[in-house]
Amino acid sequence: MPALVYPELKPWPQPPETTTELDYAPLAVLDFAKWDAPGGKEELAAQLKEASHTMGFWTIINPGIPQDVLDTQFALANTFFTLPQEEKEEITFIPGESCWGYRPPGTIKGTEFKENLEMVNMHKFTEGTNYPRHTFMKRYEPLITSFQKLVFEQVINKIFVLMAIMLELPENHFTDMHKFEKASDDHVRFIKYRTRTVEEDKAVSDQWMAGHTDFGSVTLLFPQPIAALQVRTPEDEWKWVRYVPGGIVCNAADLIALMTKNYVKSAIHRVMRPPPDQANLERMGIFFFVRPTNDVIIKPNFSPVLQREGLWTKEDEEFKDEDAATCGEFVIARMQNFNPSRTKEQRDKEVLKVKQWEVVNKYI
Ligand SMILES: O=C(O)CCC(=O)C(=O)O
Ligand SMILES: [Fe+2]
Repeated sequence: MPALVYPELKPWPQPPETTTELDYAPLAVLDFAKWDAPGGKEELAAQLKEASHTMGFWTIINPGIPQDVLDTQFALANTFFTLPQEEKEEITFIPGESCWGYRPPGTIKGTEFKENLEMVNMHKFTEGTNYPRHTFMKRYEPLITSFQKLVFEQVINKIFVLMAIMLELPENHFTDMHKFEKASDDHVRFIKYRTRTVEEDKAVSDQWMAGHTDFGSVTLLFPQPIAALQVRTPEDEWKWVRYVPGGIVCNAADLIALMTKNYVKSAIHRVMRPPPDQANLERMGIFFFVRPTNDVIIKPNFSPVLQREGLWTKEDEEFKDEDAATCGEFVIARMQNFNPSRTKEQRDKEVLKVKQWEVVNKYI
């Protein structure tokens, strides 16, 4: 590993891959090294079309993010989580009220057990955004911003170009809605999962994070080798997500599903106790949650593909922008509705209404 530019950051050594045979989901692997080759983008778009329409999950290899850049972000996460508790709690969020800053382990719904995860959500550092930030994060602002920008250029923009190609739309269709420089709720999350004993995990059915969909457009999960993430397949089975060295796991989320009439699937996923050879290792996750800019109107987006598939209706044609929620309104409503203290029964009965949209919670 090359020397860290910030020597005071504590490196996060990545453990070996599991050798346990797991029932893996058949995820497409998109090789971004093909991007500039003749026909490369078209080939990748065809892969993404199939993957996003079926599993809602795929993996990108050769994403153009140097390993030492990733190592530094993992070291930043590790250093943050080893701060004294009062420094971590400088900016703390309460689910349902806001989502910026640190969240200590909560209590698992319906039980007296504590979660084994703590997280911190860092809004992108752009002009005009004024969310509270940890003193610690402010110190590393150039490091955080340069990483987020690089990921935006190398990976996020390209995913949206491919989505446009696969839906037979102009290449800038989705990139115009997702701009790093413009106000939106794009954010990076660090999660540290602590180990639990077999008995402790048994009491919570081995679950570390309940099944859910993500709220935004797409989510990126940066490479880390501890198997724990599972995806709900179209056949309604849980399958493990395979670690691919250097590969970024991506999932489509609710807003892109709404805009594409569910052609792109917002996949349900959850986090479980890792296999025995990794269950005694702490797991560090780094995620990029991508959302449209706040001014984007959340509405069905016409596409010849949706039309051919019979998904495009008269109501979609007559959709009135003035009746529709913007992404900013949508995200606030969704975040305030996310109250993990409610029971599953309470949540299941509830449908969140945001102007014309009815959002059915899919927490399982
Ligand atoms: O830890 C993981 O792999 C997934 C976390 C996740 O799904 C989330 O934070 O929304
Ligand atoms: Fe998630």
